[in-house]
Amino acid sequence: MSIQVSGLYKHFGQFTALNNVSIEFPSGGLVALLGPSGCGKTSLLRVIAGLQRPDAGTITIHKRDVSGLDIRQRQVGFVFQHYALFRHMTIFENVAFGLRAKPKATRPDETTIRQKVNRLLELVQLEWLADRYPAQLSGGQRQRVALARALAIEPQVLLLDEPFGALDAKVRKELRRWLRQLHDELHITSLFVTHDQEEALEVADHIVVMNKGQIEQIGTPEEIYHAPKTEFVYQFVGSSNRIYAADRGYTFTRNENALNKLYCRPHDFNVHTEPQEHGMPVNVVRKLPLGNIIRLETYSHAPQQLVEVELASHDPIINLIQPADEVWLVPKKVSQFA
Ligand SMILES: Nc1ncnc2c1ncn2[C@@H]1O[C@H](COP(=O)(O)OP(=O)(O)OP(=O)(O)O)[C@@H](O)[C@H]1O
Repeated sequence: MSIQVSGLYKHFGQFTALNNVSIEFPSGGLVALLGPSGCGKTSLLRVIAGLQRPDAGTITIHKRDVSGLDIRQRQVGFVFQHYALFRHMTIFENVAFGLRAKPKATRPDETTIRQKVNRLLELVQLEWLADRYPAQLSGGQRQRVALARALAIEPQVLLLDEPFGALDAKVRKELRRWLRQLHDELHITSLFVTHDQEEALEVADHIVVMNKGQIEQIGTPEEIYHAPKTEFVYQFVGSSNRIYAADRGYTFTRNENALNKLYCRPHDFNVHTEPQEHGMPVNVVRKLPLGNIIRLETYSHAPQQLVEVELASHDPIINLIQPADEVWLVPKKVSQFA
């Protein structure tokens, strides 16, 4: 079921949260809405869900204009950051809730509800917890129940708002992998909001990068990372250093308006311990071992500006570099934006 939004505007007083957003989300995809805090990700998701009315624009779910419909009629499954499970109901009853709440004419009978809920609990691997209450579950387990509950109504689309935001790093990682697998099994068109670039790159098959209520770029994780179309996308997804082309090689400057502004990723420098004709001299301040990479925090001379450099931890040059040393950086690859 593809989702198409066209000419969406959403204002809060003077503030424009969505500024003429038009986009089509592919059928069966798992798409991440990525962007900094306040860029409008949640607003877009809520407008698609029918939880919020746009000031202008249309929303079509599988060729059906749902703009005037309320959330129930849109058949969307919604999962929030804070698992809003019913505390007084067992896990089984939480998942069954959406089915029991259906109008009588479309409500399944009790046997069908039981079968369906058991199947969903199996899918999220929690059937053994069916009789417990939410308070007796871990955060990750509760979030899986929230997902099973959203899936119970057989949604046309699944919308997830920072679904793993409240969980610790390890559980988040597990659940990401698990969401990807679940999606590969069910193929429900799914959108999830995240401000975590790693999460978007790891889980999504397409990423929509948003900034100030508008869409900056849509693409596969590879396209977003390796072929960013704007300066904003380059800086937001992945680490970057800003450098400037000088007459001879490159240099650093604080001048925001300098011409020939370029960007270089930390792993895209060659590091030399001897002066290089087109190299930039910097001083090493720190050498941080980060597993399979070593990060060098270095500072350019004048003006002083932090430049991050990453080398493979097995690179032999590592042993020749100590804090306070002067080294010369030669960019291997730079990016420039109009
Ligand atoms: N009900 C509201 N009343 C007033 N302003 C709002 C309301 N909801 C959202 N906003 C504003 O609209 C902007 C976009 O909010 P939104 O929640 O869509 O951002 P977001 O990208 O999801 O951010 P975050 O990652 O912090 O959740 C923000 O600046 C926010 O302050």
